[in-house]
Amino acid sequence: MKSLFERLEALCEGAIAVDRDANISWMNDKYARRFGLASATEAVGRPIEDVIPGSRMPEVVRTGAPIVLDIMVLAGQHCVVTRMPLVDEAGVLVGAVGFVLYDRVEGLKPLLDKVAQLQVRLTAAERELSESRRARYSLAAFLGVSAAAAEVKRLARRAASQDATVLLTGETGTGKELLAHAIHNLSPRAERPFVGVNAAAIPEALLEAELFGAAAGAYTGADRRGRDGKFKLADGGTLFLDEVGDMPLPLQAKLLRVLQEREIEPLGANRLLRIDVRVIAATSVDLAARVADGRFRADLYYRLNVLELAVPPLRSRLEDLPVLAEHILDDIGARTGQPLELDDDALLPLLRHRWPGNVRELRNVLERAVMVGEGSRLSAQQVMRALPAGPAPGREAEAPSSGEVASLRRVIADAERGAIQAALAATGGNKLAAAQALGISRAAFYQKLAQLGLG
Ligand SMILES: Nc1ncnc2c1ncn2[C@@H]1O[C@H](COP(=O)(O)OP(=O)(O)OP(=O)(O)O)[C@@H](O)[C@H]1O
Repeated sequence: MKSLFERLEALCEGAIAVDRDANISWMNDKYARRFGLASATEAVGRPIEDVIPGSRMPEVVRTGAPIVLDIMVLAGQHCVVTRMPLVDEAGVLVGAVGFVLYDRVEGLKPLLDKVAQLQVRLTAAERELSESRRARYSLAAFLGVSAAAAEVKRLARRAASQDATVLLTGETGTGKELLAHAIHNLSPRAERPFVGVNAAAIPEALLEAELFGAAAGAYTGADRRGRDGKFKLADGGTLFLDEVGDMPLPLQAKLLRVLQEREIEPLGANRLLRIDVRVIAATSVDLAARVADGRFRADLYYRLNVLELAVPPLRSRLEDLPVLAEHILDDIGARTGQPLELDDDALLPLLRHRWPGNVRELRNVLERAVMVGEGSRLSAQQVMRALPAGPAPGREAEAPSSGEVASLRRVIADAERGAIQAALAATGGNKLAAAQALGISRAAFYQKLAQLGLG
């Protein structure tokens, strides 16, 4: 046996033995030198993980089961390892022995190459995944020169400096998701994951596992092995719960518990996991109305609504439209390789539209206008053809415009009305503060209110 052991040791690049507590009891010098030790005696008596971090020898002495063939990376090099438990004559486990082969793995080379390739691909996939979990937008991406846009940004900055739950409210396409990314990016959690989930887009039956995860065996089929939920994936970071108003009532109860207890229970797991997640929820439906008609839990509403950020619709901040249109055209131009501009009068039809789909709709309209035309200047005609057909909602009752001057006047009045309403909303109805935010005197402000019938 002794000579067999010596032959084996001579064949290997490394050989090591540990006692039942996984402390090194013997090591060959060749192996010790690989770990920067002058000789093996320096290693004897030390826990193996001190000398070989990540070693699986402790596992062998703990379980008594051999690891006959394993691949380990030592100093960037793959090698094959065999680990066997050692038992005494009475069958009692006394330690383990391991042999490491470096350059005698020719037969396994194709396999090791494959492992190395898979490792590279795995690292790349992991990097990609963690990039995708990073928030994409900063607050600078939220464009707007209006008082209302400035107020949104101020509130977003304030939300970023606190760790409380945020509720973003506003019509579809107003930039709620963009703001959620921006708040995360400005918050102390910026380096941690940003994970989004849209409660309206996921079938009810799957939403629970999607949010809280599922234990192995909780499901049949694809998820047999169990999986982490979005809460777990967002641990340490931010979870963006889009369209939270569409969450089914039973799940609302679960979500409330998670927000209160900071613990999740994966489906079928029977155990609780502590999590540290900041929730930013968004809704384009009126949550208070859903509470009133029993479709949304009042207690959850108050839990979510710690900091509310109401994002105004585009039609109430028409001053932002030119800058948004310019930015979107720059974007499309960069993609298509052609710089794009609006003709001076092409803004008019845009300012007159009601924008039920807000900034997202503006982008779609401009994309269409670019497609229907040629050249780098978009005419009013082109823009009108790209706008949805029919009278703009809410305008039917108004007198038809008699010409360009009349419509320009109305456009300006609309823009002013929108700006004033937004300023009043942003300042909680404080007229002096609203006038200051708009950069006009108090007298001019009152005059405008009277002129526009807002007084
Ligand atoms: N103020 C803004 N500045 C620049 N881009 C904006 C602004 N608001 C919205 N957008 C753009 O409009 C599109 C829609 O925005 P986003 O998805 O954030 O809206 P949302 O309110 O979350 O919509 P939904 O409720 O439908 O999910 C995105 O392309 C976004 O970048």
